[in-house]
Amino acid sequence: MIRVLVNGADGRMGSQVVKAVVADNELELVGGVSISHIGEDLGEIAGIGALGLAVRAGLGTAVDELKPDVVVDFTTPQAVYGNVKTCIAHGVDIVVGTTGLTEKQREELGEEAKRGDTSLFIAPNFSIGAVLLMKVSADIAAYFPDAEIIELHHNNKLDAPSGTAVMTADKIAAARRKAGAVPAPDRTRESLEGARGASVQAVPVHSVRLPGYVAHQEVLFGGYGEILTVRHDSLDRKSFMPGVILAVKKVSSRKGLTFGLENYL
Ligand SMILES: NC(=O)c1ccc[n+]([C@@H]2O[C@H](COP(=O)([O-])OP(=O)(O)OC[C@H]3O[C@@H](n4cnc5c(N)ncnc54)[C@H](O)[C@@H]3O)[C@@H](O)[C@H]2O)c1
Ligand SMILES: O=C(O)C1=N[C@H](C(=O)O)CCC1
Repeated sequence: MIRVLVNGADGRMGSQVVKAVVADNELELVGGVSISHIGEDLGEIAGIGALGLAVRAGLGTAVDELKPDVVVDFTTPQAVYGNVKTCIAHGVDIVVGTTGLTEKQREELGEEAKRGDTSLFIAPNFSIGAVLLMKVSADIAAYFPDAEIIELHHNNKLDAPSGTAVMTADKIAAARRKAGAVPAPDRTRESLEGARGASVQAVPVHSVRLPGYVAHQEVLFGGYGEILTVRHDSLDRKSFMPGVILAVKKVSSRKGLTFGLENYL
């Protein structure tokens, strides 16, 4: 059995992870940590009835006392860097779904994990459909280097652009370089700053935040008299759970940083 601790256990994602871990007979849920709902029953918060596990405050103490094999982190862009450091310092492997880490922070944490002989897995998107969208986007970019990304998320999302959009833009840029495919120069001059979105590796990214959305992304490729659009929609946070469970089971197989769910598929 793999002993799992969920950090951010009362959140939109964390509470789904609690349910998914409880439902898997190779995993044992040992506890949940949050900054609110302290002392309340973890199962009640996740909507599956009492589990007899109280939500804890403080990741370091919880790790010391509950001795998980793996911590799953779905917290906030502000907290995630410190949470990963805490896990590495305690020698615990960690699966990170929280977005907002910069590339530099990710690399730093990867080095620290390697030095600490721990395993760190980070994925900006755990849904299989989103991983496939990124893969086909990289394939298409070799032939259609002119691309723009529209990502659409719920209005409670704290970061923009989304981690998925940044990863997609990185993959498009790498595919362009490999194929020697150069996008047309953007001659538009903005009369209002931001009108052309944010440029991520020269790929414009447009972030929409509205109630009603969960997590969605379109990648638009422009060609000679044609447009190719790929779109993925996560309509329910359950879409992330098979990927999270897979990562929990695989994370300890490789020390240091692994970035992206495609590494486990
Ligand atoms: N990788 C993916 O597939 C994926 C999918 C969905 C969301 N996300 C990301 O996951 C993160 C969480 O999203 P959400 O919608 O569940 O947010 P949320 O606000 O619903 O949940 C976050 C939870 O973390 C708790 N928290 C905040 N700071 C904490 C800390 N220092 N220690 C412990 N707990 C803390 C909060 O109490 C809250 O309950 C975001 O960064 C989001 O972008 C990633
Ligand atoms: O709900 C969110 O927040 C999500 N964030 C991820 C991102 O930033 O890419 C993707 C899944 C949902």
